[in-house]
Amino acid sequence: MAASTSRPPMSHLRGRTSSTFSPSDPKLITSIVHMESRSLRRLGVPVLASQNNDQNAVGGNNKKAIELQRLVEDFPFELNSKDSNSLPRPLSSTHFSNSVSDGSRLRVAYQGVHGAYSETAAEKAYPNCEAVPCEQFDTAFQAVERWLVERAVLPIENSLGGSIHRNYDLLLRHRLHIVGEVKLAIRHCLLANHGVKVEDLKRVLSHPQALAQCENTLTKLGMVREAVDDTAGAAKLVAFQKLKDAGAVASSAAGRIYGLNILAEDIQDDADNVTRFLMLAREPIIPGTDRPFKTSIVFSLEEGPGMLFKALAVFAMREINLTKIESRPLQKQALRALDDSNNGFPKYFPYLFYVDFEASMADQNAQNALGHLKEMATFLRVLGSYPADISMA
Ligand SMILES: O=C(O)C(=O)Cc1ccccc1
Repeated sequence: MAASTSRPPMSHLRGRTSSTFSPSDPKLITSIVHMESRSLRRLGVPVLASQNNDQNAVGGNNKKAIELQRLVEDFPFELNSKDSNSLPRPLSSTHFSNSVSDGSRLRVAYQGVHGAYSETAAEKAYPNCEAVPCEQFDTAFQAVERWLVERAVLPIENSLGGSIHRNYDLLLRHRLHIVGEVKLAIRHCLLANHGVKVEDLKRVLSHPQALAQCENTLTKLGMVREAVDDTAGAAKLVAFQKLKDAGAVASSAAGRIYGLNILAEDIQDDADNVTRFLMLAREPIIPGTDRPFKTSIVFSLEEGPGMLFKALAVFAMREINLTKIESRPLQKQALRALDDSNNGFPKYFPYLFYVDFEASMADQNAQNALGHLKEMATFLRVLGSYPADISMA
């Protein structure tokens, strides 16, 4: 794993509810002032003069920092720039490059702490990136939306556990675009403090997906499962609290980072345990036809016999292969999801279907299929068209 920052995870971006940072935490306020002012300048929005002065921002000028935050909140980046040169441009075919245009390392937000699988996925997609830990997925999404980072990485499905439903819902609730995917082989270890034996363990901590992927092993060992936010966070907790009765399910890298002993390796129920992660950005990439592309969409349909059958037929009749279909019930937050064409009014729909298919939006065949689907869909959004990860994970 590439060297990573040891900064604490980004917490709630507005600093209101964080256990890691509080509103009076100078580090958080300074970093938001600096990064967001850069974003504001790019957009031609005037920024407060004092923000270039660390001491001012940190010492006596929290008020100004907060004012600037309000300014950012009042100026959503999509809506406020009239100058076309300062508008964000679609990412080009260099979207998988590891640096931003000013030469600095690409910042990629992930949920978890140093050593999480999502961090490894970020580094696989963007070698030499600066992986930025976040406490929650929502924070990672917001970090992209507020120009603090360029990408977010999101685990979306696993070969053993299936879809990560909450993350499908997040895709809809936010307006980010899928610009890439990465498949990662997941090999879980049972970790514990030095001197602790398997027989000493009464409980095991990990991310719920990891616990589910090791169901058989953990049942055989008779351990109580305790869910935490991420696998590496579990390892960190076991190590920092010097727990003797609890182990963690996490990667061997997390074991190394937090100085834990590996009691058992490859404890997942199936050797072929692969997680698919999505890379998200503020703007879509320009789809190509030079390599295999995938497109992800979400849509809803009127109720009626055979509606889903008819919807999926638009792909079958054009020989377009589907790689994934997921249905999600309507949630209250989803009521807020906006159709691209409805001028900002909420649209109501009962069920959502998420479909991935093997084609690029640059492909006329795919455009025809979506044109056809639109005729029968009550809502349709393209989440992204991006190069397929055809590596062996
Ligand atoms: O907790 C982590 O390390 C994650 O990145 C989420 C996760 C958990 C289990 C398998 C793959 C990803």
